[in-house]
This record gives sequence, structure tokens and C-alpha cells, in this order.
Amino acid sequence: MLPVVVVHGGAGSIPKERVALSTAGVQEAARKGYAVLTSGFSAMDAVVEAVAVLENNPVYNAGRGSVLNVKGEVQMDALVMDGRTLSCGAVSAVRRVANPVRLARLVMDKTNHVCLTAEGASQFARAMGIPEVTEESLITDYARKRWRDNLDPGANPVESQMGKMGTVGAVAVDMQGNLACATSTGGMINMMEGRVGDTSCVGCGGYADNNIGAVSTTGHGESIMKVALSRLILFHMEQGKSPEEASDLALAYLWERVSGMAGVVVVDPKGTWAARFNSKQMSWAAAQQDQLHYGLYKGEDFTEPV
Ligand SMILES: NC(=O)C[C@H](N)C(=O)O
Repeated sequence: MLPVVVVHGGAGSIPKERVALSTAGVQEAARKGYAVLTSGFSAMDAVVEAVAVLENNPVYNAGRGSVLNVKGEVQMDALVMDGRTLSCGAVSAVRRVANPVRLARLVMDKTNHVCLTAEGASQFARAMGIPEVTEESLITDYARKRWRDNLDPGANPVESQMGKMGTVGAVAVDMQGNLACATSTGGMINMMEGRVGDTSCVGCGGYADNNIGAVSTTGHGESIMKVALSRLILFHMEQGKSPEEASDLALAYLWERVSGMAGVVVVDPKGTWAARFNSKQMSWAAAQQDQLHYGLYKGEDFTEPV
């Protein structure tokens, strides 16, 4: 059953014209993660490389393609966690970096801290020799149009917030049985400047523990934070539930308790995996035993050779 990698490209409702691109992107990311794992690299390497592929793809709300805050700017959150040691690294409200997930990993590897935010994260990126990119290089025409549409007095901000989410993430188990997770996002469209969502918060946007499992989430950040969704799923797994049962229980609780919409990818140490969501859609892909699984609507699990 090992190694395995599962990725998501965001829960929500994906506009028809973006379905093919969204599916192709998660397939590419799962293939990348799987190639890293089958070459003998760690689960941490695999989730970072898979998420970097998705950050570089303008279709998703992470890295290039991120949604814009109320001022029309890009500010991003990312998290990585290593299930061997519970080491984690995160950045929040970071600007002008192409791959926040790589910066989150450097926070884990090179500092004594878990999370760096805003200008402090940018300073750290410079100190690590990560090139600063222009704001423009991260902004797509699509993101700018959605931002403008939402400023319209007739816009329905709730619908638009819940509709198209597009955060990216990955979980993996490597050949040594180590687990890891990574998640990256541009946040919620038209959010306040300085708003930090679930993605960079340990136990919310992700969690990895070799003894239990690994999770990466997507969806309405404020709701996810209220129930600490990733850790809630692992709590159910600690009580003996499978990744799928644990995800469904936690997603049902999220909906009942705070009317939250979200999606998750989950693995356990044996390589049993799940991709579950209570939104209309979530683009996801998994690679295991040289098979690529993928889907978008509930109940889908298409397969093809990796
Ligand atoms: N696109 C998303 O999934 C949004 C992310 N969870 C956030 O609230 O920042």
C-alpha cells in the first residue's frame, strides 16, 4: 500500500469552464508527488513538490492564481507538518513569493518557530535567498475579475465566498512509513487585509502524526478553525475510525455546528486514504500502486495508470 500521495485543488463549486483544467492540475501534482516518493524521497519532499506544482498552476487559489483581498492584493498562507517529529512550519499573510509552501518548509527547517507572518515572513524569505516576485506575476485576469465583481453593490459575497475555494494541499506516506501534509492558499476572496485563515494554523489547515494519520483541508477557513477540522478527523481515527469514516463524521459536525463547507484529503500509516467533502465538488487525485485515482463530484473514483 506504500507509498501513497493524495492531493486536492480546493472544495467548492468549480465553474464548468475550469473543470478540465482543475482535474488535469491535480493529476499532474499527484504524479509529481508519486515520482518523488518512488524515487525514495520523503513524504515531506513529496507533499512540498506536489503543492508547489499546484501553486505554480494559475487555475488554483494558491501562489499564482490566488484570490485578491479587499484591497486587490495577494496575501497567502501555507503550512507543512512532518508526522515523524510533529515538526511544523507555516507562513501567513505573506506577499510576493511564488511558493509559500517552500517558505513554510524553511520556517520548519531553519527557525525555532512554527509560523512567521506578513512582513516578518518576507524578511525571512529574503534572508533565505528566495527571490521576491512582483504582485502582478501572482495575479491572473480571472482573479482580478472576481475581485471587481465582488465590489459590485449587487454582488452576493456569501455565495462567492462559499462558491469557489481552490486552496491546494497534499498528504503522503513514504516507503519508510513516514507521514506528512502540506496546504497552501490565497485565502478567501475580498477578505480583510491581514485576515489569516485555517490554512497556516496547525490542526486546522493540516496535521500529520505518524501514529495516527495526515490531513490537509480546504474550505471556509473561519468554520474550519472553529472545529479544528484536521485534528478532529485524527481524533476520530484515534478512536478507531477509518480515514473515510473519520472525515465524514468531522465534516458532518462542521456543517451541523457552524454550517461550514469543506473538503479534506486524509491518509493513515498503512496507506489507506480518503478524499471527502461536503461541498458540491472538490478536485482531488491520489497515486498508489502505480494507479492514479481522481474525481470531482461525490462518489467519483476514476482510475488510470500513473
Ligand atoms: N480556498 C480555501 O480553501 C480557503 C482557505 N481554507 C481559507 O479560508 O483561507
